[in-house]
Amino acid sequence: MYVTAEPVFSAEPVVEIAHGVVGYADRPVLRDVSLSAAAGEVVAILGANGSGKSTLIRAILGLVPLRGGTVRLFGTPLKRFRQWRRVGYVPQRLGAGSGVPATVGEVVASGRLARRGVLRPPGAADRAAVTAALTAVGLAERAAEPVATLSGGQQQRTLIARALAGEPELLVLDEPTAGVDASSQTAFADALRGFVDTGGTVLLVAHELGPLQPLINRAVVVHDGKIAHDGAAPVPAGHHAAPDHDHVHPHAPEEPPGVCLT
Ligand SMILES: Nc1ncnc2c1ncn2[C@@H]1O[C@H](COP(=O)(O)OP(=O)(O)OP(=O)(O)O)[C@@H](O)[C@H]1O
Repeated sequence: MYVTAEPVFSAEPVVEIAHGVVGYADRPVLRDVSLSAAAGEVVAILGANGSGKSTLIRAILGLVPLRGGTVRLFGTPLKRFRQWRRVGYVPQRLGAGSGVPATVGEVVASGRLARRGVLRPPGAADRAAVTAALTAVGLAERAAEPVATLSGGQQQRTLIARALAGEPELLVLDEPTAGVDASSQTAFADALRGFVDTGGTVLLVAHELGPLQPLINRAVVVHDGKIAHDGAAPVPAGHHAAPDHDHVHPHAPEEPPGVCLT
């Protein structure tokens, strides 16, 4: 039923949705979706606008109810899952700076709350995790600045740092690089690489993979309420013809075939 990219991953899925059915009002969006991701996998969720990519990850996180099927996180049925500190989520277009007079450092530090609890003051481990997360996204120098003064891409990186600061095992990202400048995309790809190198699992919705392409070891395409493809990541047109293409695919030893998304 599933296609896993590499056989070395541990047997128990980090994320598993089986025969998921989701809709809004009387409108079905996902009709029968099954997907699982093992520890260490970086899964890109692709598909046309409105195909249900965001709905899929929101259903996996319990943010929209399932009308049918089941979801498990780290082997536990969603209804009984309480270990949310193991999950970092960056929603689409949150707008970190909108009306919030917080500094970059404060926003990132808020990512520790689920881990340390609201009433306990931050300790050395909290401060170290915040610094590491800021460094990972290339914003260590900007910690004292109000988020509102940052570019959209830098604000997006702030949100990703906030998720990383919680030291999650699973990162769920909804279009993390949409509308983000090239340097922020590269900084984000570097941060994600660091996360994956320490064994993290990533589920991300994307339109364009861009600098993330080498990190992706599996792509899932949502089409017509179902999973239309589950396997190798698509290769951008002309990619292999580029003079600087060196045929190194760190997580995908076999050359993946191209995939038509629409
Ligand atoms: N809260 C909601 N209430 C009603 N309809 C919704 C809601 N959220 C999404 N939809 C609809 O469900 C469908 C799937 O939306 P979804 O955001 O999951 O798609 P997507 O693939 O992530 O799209 P995009 O690439 O444009 O972000 C769309 O037709 C959308 O209009």
